Amino acid sequence: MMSELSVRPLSAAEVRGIDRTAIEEYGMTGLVLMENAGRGAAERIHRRLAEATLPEEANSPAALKSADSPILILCGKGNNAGDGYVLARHLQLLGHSVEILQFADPRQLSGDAAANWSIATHAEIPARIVGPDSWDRLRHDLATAACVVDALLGTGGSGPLREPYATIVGMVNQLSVLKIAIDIPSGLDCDTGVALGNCFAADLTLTFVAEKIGFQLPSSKPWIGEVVVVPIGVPAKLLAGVIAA
Ligand SMILES: NC(=O)C1=CN([C@@H]2O[C@H](COP(=O)(O)OP(=O)(O)OC[C@H]3O[C@@H](n4cnc5c(N)ncnc54)[C@H](O)[C@@H]3O)[C@@H](O)[C@H]2O)[C@@H](O)CC1
Ligand SMILES: [K+]
Repeated sequence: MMSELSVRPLSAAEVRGIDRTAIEEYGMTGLVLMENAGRGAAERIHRRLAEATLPEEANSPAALKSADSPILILCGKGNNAGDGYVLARHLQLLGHSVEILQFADPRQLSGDAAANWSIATHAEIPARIVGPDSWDRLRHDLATAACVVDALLGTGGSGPLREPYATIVGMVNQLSVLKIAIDIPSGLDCDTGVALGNCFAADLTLTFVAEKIGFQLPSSKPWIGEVVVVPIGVPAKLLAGVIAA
């Protein structure tokens, strides 16, 4: 029987190197990889929310939300946020109500993330820029969401979470809402598996290309939840050196 290629756990530098080679040597654009990442994540979130409405899970937090509760996608200013904008577009296509909560000034976005923000804006996908003046409303919205998706930081994160991310993540962690991290729970060092301060406590982490080496370590377990690897179309030849034994 055929089985999917399984890649060994990778460091942040390794996975970033693979992305870079796919773009610079193989001619895949970053936009294509980001589209595959966001779409793959959307399909898995769609599946997870559908499972949560099966009879045996009828009392799960996700199932108890009203049918029109939106999926809230927390976005920062890097390419992890770019995945979040693509995700929002595909979740809408799958029939979900979504809202992008933007915690960085969109004028700070660049490259593929800026392109996908522009697409989301043209597509009139619900989005709002959230500052400390609207945190009471934010707390209420997070508590009543169908699920909260963390697209604040990915492999470009370093050091303890800075504000406002640290406060937002602390706020989300206090809620019983379903929490899904995109690529890496924000605040976790994905090489050492250590959270240096506040860290998004995911129920599910949808990670791209391969598991990250820090996910293997016990210190990461409170933060990563279930981990699902989402392929983003990187060619098998490029993965040949990192295939799991
Ligand atoms: N083309 C690519 O390289 C692809 C990237 N992808 C996504 O892009 C991510 C990596 O994107 P980036 O390299 O832009 O990095 P991030 O999206 O992790 O964000 C980096 C930004 O966050 C800020 N930052 C770093 N540490 C911080 C901290 N502790 N507190 C607050 N802000 C902090 C930095 O100043 C920088 O502006 C991956 O994890 C993945 O989700 C995927 O879309 C696949 C393709
Ligand atoms: K993230």
